[in-house]
Amino acid sequence: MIVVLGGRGYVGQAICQQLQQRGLTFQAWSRRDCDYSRPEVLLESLRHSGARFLINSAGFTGRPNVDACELAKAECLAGNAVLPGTIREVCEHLQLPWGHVSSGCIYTGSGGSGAGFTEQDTPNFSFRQNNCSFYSGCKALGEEVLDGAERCYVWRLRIPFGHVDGPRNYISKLLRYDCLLDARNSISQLDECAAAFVDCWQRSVPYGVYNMTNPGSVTTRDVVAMIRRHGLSRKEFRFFDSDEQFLQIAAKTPRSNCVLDSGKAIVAGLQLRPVQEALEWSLCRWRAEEA
Ligand SMILES: NC(=O)C1=CN([C@@H]2O[C@H](COP(=O)(O)OP(=O)(O)OC[C@H]3O[C@@H](n4cnc5c(N)ncnc54)[C@H](OP(=O)(O)O)[C@@H]3O)[C@@H](O)[C@H]2O)C=CC1
Ligand SMILES: Cc1cn([C@H]2C[C@H](O)[C@@H](COP(=O)(O)OP(=O)(O)O[C@H]3O[C@@H](C)C(=O)[C@@H](O)[C@H]3O)O2)c(=O)[nH]c1=O
Repeated sequence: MIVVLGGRGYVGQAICQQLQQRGLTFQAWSRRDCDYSRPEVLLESLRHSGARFLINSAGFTGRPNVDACELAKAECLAGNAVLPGTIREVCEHLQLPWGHVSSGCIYTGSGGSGAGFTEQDTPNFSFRQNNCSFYSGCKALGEEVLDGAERCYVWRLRIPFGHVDGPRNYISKLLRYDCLLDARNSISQLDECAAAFVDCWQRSVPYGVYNMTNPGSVTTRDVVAMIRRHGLSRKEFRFFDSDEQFLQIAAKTPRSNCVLDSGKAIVAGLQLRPVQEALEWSLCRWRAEEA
């Protein structure tokens, strides 16, 4: 049996769908039913659950976006930095293997070589550098808390997208924002990542940190060109002149724009298609939200 914490969230639902498709037994836990943020509750609940693996897809992301974390700092810290430590403590006590959904938004730039940050690189968009959003700072802290954790995967997802329109989907966001920030990013096809998380467990991939972005990177303008080519929108997309203008007009806190190297995941046999291919696949099957 596999336990999915935060299984009713955006990422958690994609993971549960994967588990269901594979016929694996699982339970999606919500704090409403079992307050897993309390170590004693989590410990007792896991003891009686028969869990063989745990996936932590709980965290605090802010709505509609990470700007909201600037106004909910205690919750952001609790969900993204304290909670992973609680889960680590309990899982290590029970010797239970587990995986944690982290974020690649703890980096900025393309890395020293320009080919993207690897798992060896220290996060450079964090409280330690004092250059980050509160959300990214908390995610980087969460990874520090998990440093050296036993039987633990840390999966770095980034700017998820997929074929189903919705407020959390990057493609939908680009369709809906009035004005866009042009930046180069590595991004994650959500269903492929959810499948890769489950593959880690099913195929006994070595524990550790994995950049779970589709290989390569794209600029916002690349994605907009693809959106137009697939006929999702005919509008003239507008772009901010600079990061400064984006921050003045549309955002309360800086965003991480970065390229990640997902070579470690690929070498481990995880199936992540090149980013252009994954985008084409999602755009070909686009399911627009009903008006
Ligand atoms: N969406 C994105 O763009 C990305 C998300 N991630 C990471 O994936 C994880 C899930 O994100 P996503 O599914 O989008 O978020 P959602 O808000 O959709 O779901 C997260 C779930 O986590 C639980 N949760 C929320 N706040 C707290 C808290 N303070 N303490 C404990 N649990 C909390 C809630 O579940 P309940 O109350 O039911 O228990 C909530 O439904 C997060 O850790 C996020 O950082 C990483 C990269 C990109
Ligand atoms: C607000 C805004 C954002 N953008 C850009 C910035 C960025 O490249 C992209 C998404 O920005 P948003 O502010 O919507 O999303 P944001 O909350 O920054 O998204 C992040 O959420 C957390 C949970 C993560 O872990 C990240 O990986 C990432 O997905 O859209 C615009 O182009 N125009 C806008 O008006």
